[in-house]
Amino acid sequence: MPNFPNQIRASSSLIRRLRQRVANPGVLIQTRCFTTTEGHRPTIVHKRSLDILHDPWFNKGTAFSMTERDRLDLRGLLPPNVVSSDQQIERFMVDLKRLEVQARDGPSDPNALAKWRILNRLHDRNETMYYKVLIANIEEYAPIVYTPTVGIVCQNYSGLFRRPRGMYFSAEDRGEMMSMVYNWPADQVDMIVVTDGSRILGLGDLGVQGIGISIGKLDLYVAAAGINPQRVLPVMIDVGTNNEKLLKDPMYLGLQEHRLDGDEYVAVVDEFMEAVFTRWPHVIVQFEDFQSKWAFKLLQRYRNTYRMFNDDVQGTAGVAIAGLLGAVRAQGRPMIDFPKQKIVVAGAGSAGIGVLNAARKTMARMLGNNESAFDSARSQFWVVDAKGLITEDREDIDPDALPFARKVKEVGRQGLGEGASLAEVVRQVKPDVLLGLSAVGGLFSKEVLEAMKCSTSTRPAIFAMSNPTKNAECTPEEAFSIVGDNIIFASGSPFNDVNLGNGHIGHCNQGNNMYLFPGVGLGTLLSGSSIVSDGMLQAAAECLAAYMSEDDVINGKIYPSISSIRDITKQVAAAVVKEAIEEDLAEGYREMDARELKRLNKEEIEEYVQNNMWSPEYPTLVYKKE
Ligand SMILES: NC(=O)c1ccc[n+]([C@@H]2O[C@H](COP(=O)([O-])OP(=O)(O)OC[C@H]3O[C@@H](n4cnc5c(N)ncnc54)[C@H](O)[C@@H]3O)[C@@H](O)[C@H]2O)c1
Ligand SMILES: O=C(O)C[C@H](O)C(=O)O
Ligand SMILES: [Mg+2]
Repeated sequence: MPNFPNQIRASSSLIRRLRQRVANPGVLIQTRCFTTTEGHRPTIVHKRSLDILHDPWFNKGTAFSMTERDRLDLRGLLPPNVVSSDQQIERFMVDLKRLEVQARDGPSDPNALAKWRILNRLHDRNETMYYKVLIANIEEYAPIVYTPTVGIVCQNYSGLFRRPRGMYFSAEDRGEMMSMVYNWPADQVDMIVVTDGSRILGLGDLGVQGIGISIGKLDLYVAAAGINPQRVLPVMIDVGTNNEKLLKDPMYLGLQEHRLDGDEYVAVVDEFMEAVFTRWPHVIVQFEDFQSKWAFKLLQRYRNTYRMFNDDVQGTAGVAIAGLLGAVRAQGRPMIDFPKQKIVVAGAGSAGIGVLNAARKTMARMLGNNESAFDSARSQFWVVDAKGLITEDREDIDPDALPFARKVKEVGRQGLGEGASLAEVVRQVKPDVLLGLSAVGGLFSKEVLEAMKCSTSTRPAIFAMSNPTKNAECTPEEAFSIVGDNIIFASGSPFNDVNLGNGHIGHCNQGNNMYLFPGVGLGTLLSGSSIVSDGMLQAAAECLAAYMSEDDVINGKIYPSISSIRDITKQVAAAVVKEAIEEDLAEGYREMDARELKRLNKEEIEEYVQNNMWSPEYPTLVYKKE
């Protein structure tokens, strides 16, 4: 709340009238302390930037005009679409009415959104308290601030929008980004999560509404990795949307034009990267939920020059590798048997291809780490996308999928051909693992799961990794009831364990990149490495794989419980720091310089990480004049 001058604090009716005046600057107010003036005199404010947005007296939210946004250093702190106050009220009312409908007969968990609103309001009021609540109840509230509820939040963003959080760089800001980045009030930013909203979870193109995913990921950076909340920055790059519904929606807050493409698109992202690294040279940028077409290209473009990584490609790969190795151990076999696993992957997008590349490299390393090992490892994978089994016969094959296209002759011997259906592939291959990153809810149908019953594995593994909940390829109930009690099951979104009867529980693991990205970011930050190397990502995955005990994996638990995410993240970060030191990439962080880092042993690295994790405790505040 603003500090009211004394004479104003005395009179609540005056405050009411003043509020009216802020809402309608043209309306005259008669007071003892404010003399009557002509209608269009401007209101003098002594603040700018976020201070205005956080001040209920002066805030107009999305109704600030572009000239006002420039005058008050607000550019980038609001979604790009300027709306009228009538439109603002209409948007608010639509949302209010929707809440009533949802409370009656709404989505599967109507309480989830209500809980999100309450937590979000706390986040806006008091960050320390918000993170204290989140960390203490992470198992209960991660599904609210993160997957799956964050998906509903993004879908309903126009209605839920109250206070902005983060920055928006739009196609309209070309040429301005280098200066507008200074509108952000923090002099130090450690972590940025950026999205262009083109593929939010499995929900498709949500345009500017995708900012929710950057916010949700950064909540985990604070809660799990202990990154200081004052040093995180959620970012939305708004280059338009190809979602026809949003293009026509009068409530939509983003640019209502089709997405930029080609060089124009790259120029916007280039300008953004240059701007943020100019102001914060040591920041780490996590790319999130970019459509696969751009996910790979941007990763290749920036990964050797900037401290950045793509969570969907690289984070998911590490989590999947850890789970796949866990599934081998759960069969009672050593991890080194991994290269013998037959793996069917449904989905060849940014996540699927990321997993395939990493799994192939892991197998190759186990087989001798040479070219022939790398070549032979590819025969362990069958990849099915929207057009069916991918073979070398596929026309216009995506270059990223090409290394996994099966030879026609070879699959012909298995009775399969180009475009064979998933059920057919599973029936013929009898895989050890069926892994879904397709974004198609229910893709592992009864027919597909029936086919999995013929798996040659002693303990088949089913990974239904697509998000959010409705997009999961199958539920754990379906998997356990059709394929059998003995399977290993993991899903991207959280599900409850399954009661198998006779006192037995079918364990539902959450195979989500949340177990990796916070540690990768924290480890990169504390090592001071100027890039995120393959070795650092591999070290993170191996650390997660080793986290589970032999007893756990035999009992079907291949991923830890989210209640221990802070501890896992600490260990993953320590593994990343250690690898960066070994690769001679570590340049140090603050008073810990490169030479001192090199002297640390494993335990000391863990301690160093632990000591640099922020905890939600109130600091003592002291007032000092500027
Ligand atoms: N669990 C996790 O940690 C995690 C991480 C990243 C992504 N994901 C999820 O994975 C999903 C895919 O993400 P992406 O970035 O790869 O998306 P994407 O759009 O790039 O790729 C989707 C792929 O699925 C294929 N597909 C579509 N219909 C299919 C069908 N009927 N059968 C087989 N394949 C089909 C498409 O052809 C495409 O190759 C999303 O739901 C996302 O939420 C989960
Ligand atoms: O956001 C998640 O829950 C995981 C992943 O990054 C996804 O895109 O689905
Ligand atoms: Mg993602």
